[in-house]
Amino acid sequence: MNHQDLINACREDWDAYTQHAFVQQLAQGTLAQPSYLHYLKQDFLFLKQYARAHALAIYKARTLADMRKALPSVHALLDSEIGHHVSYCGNWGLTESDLEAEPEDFGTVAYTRYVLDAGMAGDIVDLYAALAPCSIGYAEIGRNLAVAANTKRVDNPFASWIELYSGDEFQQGVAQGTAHIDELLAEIDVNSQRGQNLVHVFSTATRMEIAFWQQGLDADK
Ligand SMILES: Cc1ncc(CO)c(N)n1
Repeated sequence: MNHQDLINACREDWDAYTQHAFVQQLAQGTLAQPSYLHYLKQDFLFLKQYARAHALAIYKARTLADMRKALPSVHALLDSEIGHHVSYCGNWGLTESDLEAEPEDFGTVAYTRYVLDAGMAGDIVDLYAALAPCSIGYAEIGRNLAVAANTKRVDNPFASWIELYSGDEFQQGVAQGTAHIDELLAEIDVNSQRGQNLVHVFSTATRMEIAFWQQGLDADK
């Protein structure tokens, strides 16, 4: 199996995630500011836990080659991606330590601890099945928004988000990560018990992504 089998096995949820109203409003520049602010603060907290989960991949790796492949994402998360969120939140007068002191919303706790638990209880493949919807999904969304006819490119307050996730650094990082996941999945049959367990983990994380967008939209109610 490969990552495409994981996506195909939860196609409806996958589309609900990658084409969520939050994403469309962000692309069109119409997303309410409280929604974006809440999302970005929660995503900062998400990324902190997500960096821990990538560090766990190094711990769970059995070979040096797998350990090395897990390292660049830890680096990219701690520098570029979290860096973007901190600097954007700086426009609202929030510092990194303000962000670290924000309370985690329920969806943030649920998603991040689910991923960490899948990895701690399982092996590196279980961990990557839980991590994959994040990276592969955001890369797909970034590519879609970069070419979509109805993306607002001029004076869109969320342009930096689109640039981050459609940009070369993120796209290349995800392409490398996805190739690694595919290598690890290659020896597993999607219809085996093991394959179905991985599908379950991947689709649960995908549902958590939908809830994460919704958590942002709901902050404007
Ligand atoms: C919730 C979520 N999923 C995926 C990504 C991409 O890393 C992110 N920043 N946040």
